[in-house]
Amino acid sequence: MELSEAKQWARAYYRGIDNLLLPSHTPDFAGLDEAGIRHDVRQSIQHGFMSTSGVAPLCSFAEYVRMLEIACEEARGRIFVGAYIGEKDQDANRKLLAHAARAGCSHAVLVPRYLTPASSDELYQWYAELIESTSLPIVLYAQNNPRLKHLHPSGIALDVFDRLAELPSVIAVKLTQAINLVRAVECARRLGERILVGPVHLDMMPLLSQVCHVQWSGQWNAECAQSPQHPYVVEYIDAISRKDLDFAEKIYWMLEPAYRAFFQLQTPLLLKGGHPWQHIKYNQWCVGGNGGLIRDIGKPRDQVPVLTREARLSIRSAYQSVNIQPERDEEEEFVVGKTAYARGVRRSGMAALPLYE
Ligand SMILES: N[C@@H](CC=O)C(=O)O
Repeated sequence: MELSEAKQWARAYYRGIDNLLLPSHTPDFAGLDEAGIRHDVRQSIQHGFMSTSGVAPLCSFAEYVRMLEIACEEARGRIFVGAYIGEKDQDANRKLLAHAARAGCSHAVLVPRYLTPASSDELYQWYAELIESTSLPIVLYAQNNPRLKHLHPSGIALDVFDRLAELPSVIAVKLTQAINLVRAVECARRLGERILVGPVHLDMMPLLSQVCHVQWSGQWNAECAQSPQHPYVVEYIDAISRKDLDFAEKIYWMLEPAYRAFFQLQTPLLLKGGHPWQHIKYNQWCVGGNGGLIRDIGKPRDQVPVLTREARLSIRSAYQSVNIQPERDEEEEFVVGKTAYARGVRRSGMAALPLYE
């Protein structure tokens, strides 16, 4: 099969781990802490990740555009930067795609977060309009989307992805950590020859790699089970892509306790449409990331939980269980963010301590 230029580019270079770039904020939470964001981009490079993807739902539109610009400036071609496109309005999505391309992003992830389409055709149209409007390579997201359950009980409209995979700029599909195994195999079987299949759930990779070639995983908090000194997740996906299952299995059992702890925290939240954002920030900080509290975006606590002392201790012990010594227990540095702390900002100067107890 003749693959498009973008698909060939992806096969050659889109290999490895794509992590999450979360915003860092000023102490009054009114703006972005650019130094903190730059730190996290450099830290993703230290981890050996191939790409870092900006998390949009935690920022305003203007902040998100700026975050992508900062990330691309700091990346300077050393790591790919992905943009997440999922606004309510298609005009806003087109604008965001244009900003992302101008900033120097390598790809965009399209997520119809607000659309309840009457049919598969309407959903296809939503994607097609955006794909036609940009030259950026496109990543699809196979998530358990409650708004699509009338199209398929899994919430993953594979028939639509099947059509989209034919388009030259569609390069990959992310399989959510919470995906049903049968649906994951269907995605691998039906899409895997044309676009790259990127599972987040590490347990599924050995099996899926028997169905199609697996060479990337993203966008997720891969820092939950590795550090720059112990890049287990990076080594695991590398072994999977080389089809060296003996080595992959060996690495898997080295990272498994920490991965399982994160899986057990995150998966029930994903199924409700949430994410443990503050926990992810803490995870990243424990292995050298900037940290700094993210804003409370007003989601119910059973979707975006509070980071408690107990949760912090269990994250620290998850790292210890895989032989990683987490960052010194300096909670104040985590709360304000590493770069702000170095500039003299302290907890007493923060306007609030959202999602933190
Ligand atoms: N959104 C991701 C997880 C991010 O940490 C997923 O669907 O698995």
